[in-house]
Amino acid sequence: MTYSGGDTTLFESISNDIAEKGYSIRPYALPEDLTRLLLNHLIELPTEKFKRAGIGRAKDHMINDFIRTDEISWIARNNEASCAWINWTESLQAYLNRRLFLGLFSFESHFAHYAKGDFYKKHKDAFKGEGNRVLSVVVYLNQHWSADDGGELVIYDKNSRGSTVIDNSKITVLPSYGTIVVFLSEEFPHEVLPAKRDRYSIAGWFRLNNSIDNNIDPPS
Ligand SMILES: O=C(O)CCC(=O)C(=O)O
Ligand SMILES: [Fe+2]
Repeated sequence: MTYSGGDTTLFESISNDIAEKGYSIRPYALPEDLTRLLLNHLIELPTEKFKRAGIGRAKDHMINDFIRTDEISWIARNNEASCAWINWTESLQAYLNRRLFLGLFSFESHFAHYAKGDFYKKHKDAFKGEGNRVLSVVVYLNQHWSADDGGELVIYDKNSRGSTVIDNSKITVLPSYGTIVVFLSEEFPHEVLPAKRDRYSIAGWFRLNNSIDNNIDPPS
């Protein structure tokens, strides 16, 4: 599956949103064939492929039941659905680099499963100055999600003002089938409210090439 031309309008909308406000929420926007392929793949994934998600990286990695309780499975190019997904993210990356000069260099992503009661408390995906994750992407694979099912993504936008109503700075997203959320990783704290039924998603991050710090040439 390739996405050479068909997604240009979508990529343009995402790009404009990012330039304007730093995030983009596009309900039901992931191409239907790709969404279905990913959901079918996810349903067939044996449960042992999913591991409790941790917080922090490498040696600081730990599991913390107070912060997040979901299970994840990292995505690699080893099946049709994952290849189609990575191809799509590569097209998005190329588009955003062309339009916004973001210098996105690499991408990593995982499937996530939040069982009933699972959550991910308020956090940021990256911290300023660490030069790691630049742009977060989340897509949802849940058919017929309703407001009663919980599991909303809440994004905190410190820049949204114009009212004294405190809730104005919160953006709530239902994890509905094919909905795409993209945001600048360092800018937006966010959380996943407890899901009341199984909730499936993909979360991914575009990174900069920080090989200058490490004195390593980028892989060719
Ligand atoms: O699933 C979501 O809505 C967001 C997940 C998330 O914030 C993360 O995995 O870092
Ligand atoms: Fe996150």
